[in-house]
Amino acid sequence: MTAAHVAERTQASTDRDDRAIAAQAIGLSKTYGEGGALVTALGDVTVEFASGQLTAIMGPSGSGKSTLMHCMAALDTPTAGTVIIDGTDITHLKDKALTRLRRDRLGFVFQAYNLVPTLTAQENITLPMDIAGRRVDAEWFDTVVDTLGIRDRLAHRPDELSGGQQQRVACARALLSRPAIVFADEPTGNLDSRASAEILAFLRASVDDFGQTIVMVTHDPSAASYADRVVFLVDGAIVDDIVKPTMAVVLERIQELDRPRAEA
Ligand SMILES: Nc1ncnc2c1ncn2[C@@H]1O[C@H](COP(=O)(O)OP(=O)(O)OP(=O)(O)O)[C@@H](O)[C@H]1O
Repeated sequence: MTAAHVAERTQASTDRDDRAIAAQAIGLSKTYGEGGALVTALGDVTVEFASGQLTAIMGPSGSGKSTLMHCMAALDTPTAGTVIIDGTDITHLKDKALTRLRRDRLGFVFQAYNLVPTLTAQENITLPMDIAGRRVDAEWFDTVVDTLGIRDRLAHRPDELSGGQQQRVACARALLSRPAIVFADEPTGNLDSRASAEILAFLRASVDDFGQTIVMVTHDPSAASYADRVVFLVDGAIVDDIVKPTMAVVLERIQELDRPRAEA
């Protein structure tokens, strides 16, 4: 590890001490199968995600990024350990309470957009709040829609929108309820570089301008460079943590982490 890495880590701890914690994993493990077929997707991971920050999770394929995000977003159940979301220990919540927590306090953006094909963009954006029986704040709706530049697309169905436009609709849907955390799983994985840059600029702005907390899994060093902090996973364990990442630093680190596999 270089002196710069040490300085960055020290800065990371200092920054995090000043901030509220939006989500926390303590001793989180997830295994699949048993005996000779046992796979440890996550092994005793302890990590905190600060409020009002964009945190990226990176690592080689199969390193446990999706598993960590899914366990922290109450989409999957860990084998051991504790997850605290917005002050609530979700580990022992029953299904109904977990569904409510996901609906009321979390937002999701997926690589494949996951819009309902039969609904218009506007109906997709308000769907989670409509299902929850919550009133949509019209002023906030306008702010989100205008920031994303999708006002003239609100009456269109997903198959009438480009990939970038569909992902902007998905971002609006995620932000409309002002969730405690937005979890984004490869949000730019299906997009070209221009549409990716637009989505990432929006995620960045929603943190800077609206104080949104975002945790994003990505393979892309350029996407990670929009984050306040990058956490690196290898074989189900956190191996590095970089604040204010540049694309060059992230690229170098990812290449280092991939090297043992390439050599093997
Ligand atoms: N349902 C499952 N059954 C068995 N093994 C699984 C299952 N889901 C994930 N795994 C294994 O757990 C490990 C971590 O998977 P995970 O999908 O979290 O990795 P990832 O870092 O998100 O990978 P990628 O970048 O390729 O999406 C991998 O070895 C994977 O094969």
